[in-house]
Amino acid sequence: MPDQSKPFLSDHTVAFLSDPYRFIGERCRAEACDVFETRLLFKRTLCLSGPEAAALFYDLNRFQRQDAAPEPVRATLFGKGGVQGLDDAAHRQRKALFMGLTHGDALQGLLAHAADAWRECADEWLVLGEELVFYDAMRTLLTRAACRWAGLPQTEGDWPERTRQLSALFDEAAAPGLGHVRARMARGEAETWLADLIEDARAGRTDLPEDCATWAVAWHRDADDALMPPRIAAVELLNLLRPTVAVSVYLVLLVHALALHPQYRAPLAAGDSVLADAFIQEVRRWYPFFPAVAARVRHDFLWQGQFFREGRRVMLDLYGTNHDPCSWADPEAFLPERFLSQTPTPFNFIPQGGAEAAGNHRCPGEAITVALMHQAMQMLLQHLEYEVTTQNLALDYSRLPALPREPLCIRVNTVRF
Ligand code: HEM
Repeated sequence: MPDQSKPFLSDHTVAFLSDPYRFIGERCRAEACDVFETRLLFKRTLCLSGPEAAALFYDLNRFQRQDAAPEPVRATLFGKGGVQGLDDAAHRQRKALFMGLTHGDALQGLLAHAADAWRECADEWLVLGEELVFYDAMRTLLTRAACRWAGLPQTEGDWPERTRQLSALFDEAAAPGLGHVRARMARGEAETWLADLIEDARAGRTDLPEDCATWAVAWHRDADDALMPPRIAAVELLNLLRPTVAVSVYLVLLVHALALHPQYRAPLAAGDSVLADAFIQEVRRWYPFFPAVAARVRHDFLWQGQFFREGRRVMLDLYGTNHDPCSWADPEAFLPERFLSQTPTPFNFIPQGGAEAAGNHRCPGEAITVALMHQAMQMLLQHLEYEVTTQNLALDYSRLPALPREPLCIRVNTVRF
């Protein structure tokens, strides 16, 4: 098969990191293509954007995930040895653990803990009577909910420390310099804490409830019928805790969208659940969060005139695909109504990955994410009276995850439960 790769390619890591959400999509649109090759972190990388490219990317015969994510991502955000880097039968078996812990009774259990945490925190906010940095407030609230749901023995005094640790894994993973070092350190500490706990659980040295997530992870058997090594079990437990706390980013973006589009507040406060669904989907489509996902080519092939060499890293642009003008009319406009008339496909609406979750790498936590966003909307519009006190709501697109440039603050005036 002819390799048409350019012999020399300059490195675009700086350009990518300065605009991680728009780097791939803008170049694809400028060159009217779905794929181009560049160099990122000094490695040749094929960048893909759009629904056809997403369908290709999720073809498990063409791509695999082992060693696909760059080391700095595995050392902070993902952890090493977790489900993200598995393929084939090993992946399917591990993924079944996550599917069981993110749907049905497990999901309802998490929502119940989150509802309790909202009530506790709302009372505290009212007593404090101060402006709240909403992101900080949501990270604390979701840390409480996630740790209690997982059955982790906690003392109340631990919340600030646990919030800091779990947040660093996603909030500082892509930060320059010291921030990234803090994320690596937080991962080391958190994995040690949870690996010890898993060992204790297996040896009968804890009184963990048998129906909690930590118990399920401790006793999960992989495709070879063996228990996971404690460190890997800790990575997987963090794969539940970390992203649950990261939903705080979407909750900030939800409040941001409500502030910028106040015309939706009255029908949403009145309980229009169809509009609530559409509004939440549009937040997930329109706002930047997870920019791209990575894989490696399994075997040489040619697609749209581009040679895909075995072993080469490939990145699929999530943000750009959610803004692709071929799939979305007026993609830069925030229009929840589009979801009332358009049913998204598994490849054109991919804020949490594409294809399907059980047999592929799509995020298993979408139901949790959407449910926590619905719950937050209900709390904010029906149980609290609040005002946004931040003046400048411009988003910082160079930050990962993207957030308002100035911290979004609210003042809670009334709480009704
Ligand atoms: C905060 C909002 C969330 C966002 C933006 C998000 C986004 C993503 C993305 C983009 C992927 C990669 C898909 C791929 O590789 O093709 C992913 C995978 C994953 N997510 Fe989420 N996620 C979120 C919430 C959650 C939640 C709440 C959980 C669990 C409680 C979760 C657990 C996972 C796991 C375990 C994977 C790896 C799946 C695999 O490789 O098979 N995520 N997520």
